[in-house]
Amino acid sequence: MEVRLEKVAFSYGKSMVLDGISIRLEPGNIVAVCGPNGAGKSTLIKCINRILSFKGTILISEKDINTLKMTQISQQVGYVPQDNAQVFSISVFDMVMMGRRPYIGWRSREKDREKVLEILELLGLSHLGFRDFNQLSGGQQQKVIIARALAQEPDVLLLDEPTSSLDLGHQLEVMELIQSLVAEKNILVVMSVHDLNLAAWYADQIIMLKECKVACSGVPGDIITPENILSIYGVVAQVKIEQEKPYIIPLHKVKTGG
Ligand SMILES: Nc1ncnc2c1ncn2[C@@H]1O[C@H](COP(=O)(O)OP(=O)(O)OP(=O)(O)O)[C@@H](O)[C@H]1O
Repeated sequence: MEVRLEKVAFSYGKSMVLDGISIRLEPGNIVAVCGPNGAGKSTLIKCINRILSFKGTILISEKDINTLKMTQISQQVGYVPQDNAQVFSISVFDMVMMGRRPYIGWRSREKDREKVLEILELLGLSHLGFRDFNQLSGGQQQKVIIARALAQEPDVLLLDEPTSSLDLGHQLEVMELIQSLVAEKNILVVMSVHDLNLAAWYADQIIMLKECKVACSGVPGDIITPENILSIYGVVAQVKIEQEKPYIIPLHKVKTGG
């Protein structure tokens, strides 16, 4: 499903975070949203599934999301938040079952239970099915939340820093899983990410946010350049090409002020 943002703007009170964002995101792509701390990456992601009420228009497959019911949005858009804080006791199985909510009434069907088991297996989480979510490590919790989003069978998957609490091995495992889902099901993945090398390696499109606007957007080879890294992050970096993908070696931060 294609997602299109037209002149999207958002402010927290008087503080403008997004200003006139117009971008087109195509199905079958992994789109990385990058930019400095506070640039508005999480805010942009929260607008796409209407957690936040924005100005402007967001179209999912040509439908204005402001005209859709929340259940309709949940059947199309899965969301993995940055913070997985949980207060009540819940098993991993039930947590992933929550992803089936847009499809079920007050009780789950055999089909839903099978779907949850299939996803737990896919993410290598079956052995944790009966464990309390709150007692898992940060990385395990992150995988469970990704499993919950996949249980929604979304056409658009929004991931807010999906690999931030994962070790190197689990980062690769999750990113490869996401890559294979995109290829198999032609879904659109939009993820905010700080690691530019990870973005360059896995993303088809990188959107750089800075000062409420899209600073630049395009394929990694066009976006990950020393000039862009300097102007967006204030960092002098070398960019090398490895297996046709750019990777950056940050050298030093440019000193600001007197
Ligand atoms: N609930 C909130 N109330 C007020 N301001 C907020 C709120 N959430 C975020 N902000 C502010 O909005 C701006 C954008 O925040 P956002 O979390 O979208 O940025 P980000 O690019 O995801 O940042 P980071 O890379 O640090 O996670 C920041 O200045 C932040 O302080």
